[in-house]
Amino acid sequence: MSRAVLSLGSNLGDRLGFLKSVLDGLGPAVVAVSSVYETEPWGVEDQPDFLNAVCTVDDPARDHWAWLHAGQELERAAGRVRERRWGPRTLDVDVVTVDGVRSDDPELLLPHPGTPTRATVLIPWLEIDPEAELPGHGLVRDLLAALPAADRAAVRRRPDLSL
Ligand SMILES: Nc1ncnc2c1ncn2[C@@H]1O[C@H](COP(=O)(O)OP(=O)(O)OP(=O)(O)O)[C@@H](O)[C@H]1O
Ligand SMILES: Nc1nc2c(c(=O)[nH]1)N=C(CO)CN2
Repeated sequence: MSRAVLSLGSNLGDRLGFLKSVLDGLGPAVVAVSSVYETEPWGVEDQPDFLNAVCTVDDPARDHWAWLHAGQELERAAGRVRERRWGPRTLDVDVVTVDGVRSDDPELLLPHPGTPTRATVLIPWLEIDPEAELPGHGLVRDLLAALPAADRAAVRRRPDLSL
């Protein structure tokens, strides 16, 4: 069994459509999907707001590399081009965790090192798994509680949108 947590983001073009393309592409592997969140950009702040969501996926035939490659293939299909780090993109698929796998390969860092400080990942993940734990970092709810209130306030659920 290989269960992964994926973080999805889009801030260019048909944002909701690009997020949906991930769920369509992964099909029966999708186990749970969060609400859609409208989020203020972090990193590079001079860019449009993102839509973010998190999903969990499960497929005995896929290992952690296969989840990375599946995400990259979906990014390509969304017309993503290599741009500046943390800049705008049609679709970003990050592999947050895969079971308890730890990796320091720069092509696939696990758990994804940005996770502990990103409310854009922690809030949707907590929604679909209230007991979630980030390997090596503790409970997601505790990580989220440790973030500045402004980071949490910058992540707003969009009840009018769904995946
Ligand atoms: N856990 C991971 N999930 C997705 N990509 C990863 C992961 N670890 C390393 N990478 C590598 O990161 C590169 C893609 O980086 P990308 O341009 O998406 O970074 P970014 O989204 O701007 O920043 P960040 O990685 O901090 O979210 C790819 O080469 C990919 O191999
Ligand atoms: N709100 C928000 N900001 C970002 C995001 C993202 O997914 N959401 N992704 C980035 C590049 O990985 C850079 N900044």
